[in-house]
Amino acid sequence: MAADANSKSEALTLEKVREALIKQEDTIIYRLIQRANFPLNSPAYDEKTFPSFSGSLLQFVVKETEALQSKVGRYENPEELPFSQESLPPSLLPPPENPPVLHPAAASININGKIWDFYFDELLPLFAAPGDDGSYASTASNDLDCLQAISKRIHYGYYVAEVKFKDSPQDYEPAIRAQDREGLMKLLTFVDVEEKVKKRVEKKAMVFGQEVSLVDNANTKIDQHNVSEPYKVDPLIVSRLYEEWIMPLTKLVQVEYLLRRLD
Ligand SMILES: C=C(O[C@@H]1C=C(C(=O)O)C=C[C@H]1O)C(=O)O
Repeated sequence: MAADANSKSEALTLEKVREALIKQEDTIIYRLIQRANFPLNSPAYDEKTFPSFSGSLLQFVVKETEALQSKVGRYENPEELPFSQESLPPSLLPPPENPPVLHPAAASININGKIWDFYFDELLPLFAAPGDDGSYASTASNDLDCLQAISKRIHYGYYVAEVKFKDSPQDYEPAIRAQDREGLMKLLTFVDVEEKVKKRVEKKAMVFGQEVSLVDNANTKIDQHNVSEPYKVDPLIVSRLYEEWIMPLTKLVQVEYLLRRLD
């Protein structure tokens, strides 16, 4: 869990950070499945549909939910970043006792704007069916759940970068001093790990997204390319989400963090 990673500096290893990322895959996929229970429901995103809110219903849900979460300390975790543009109330809890693991530069890296844009502009239309069933409140809170899980996964790149740096500062320091983005990107990229991630999330989407039947052989042959495939979210969209957005943006967070690591 995030708070654990941030509290046990000595125990932070690449293996543990990767284990945390693997657990987060489950959360992301389940949240996509939840959102896919509803059609697109575009009035939730329209600033004019509900004059009682100053923006869209979605923006209202995001702002109010995050305000509550902020009061109970959610954003004290470095990898939890709010989406609301407005300032949020402070945490009512005492500050965390553990010494921070991350370089303070982490606090200046926030790519939630990019995450918001790809989620609504590109990803959502791929997995939410067209249509409107009027369930705008559920739709908006499911969107926020998806955004938060994806954002946490991507900003977990802080820990990945920190642990990679600590494991071999001699490799990273010259590229950091030269502010060499490309060099850093090469150093922190593991193509074999990325291939495994893509295959694993596709498989998880097949397993988690099946209709469970009590009748034997009811959904025996599962063919991912079959038109009438039974998955709740297309597994190929999940692997594409990782390939096109989650992994490149996690690496962007890592590069941005490393560029500032010696400041
Ligand atoms: C996260 C890591 O860094 C990079 C990004 C990956 C990802 O986002 O899953 C996977 C492999 C690396 O290319 C890692 O090494 O585990």
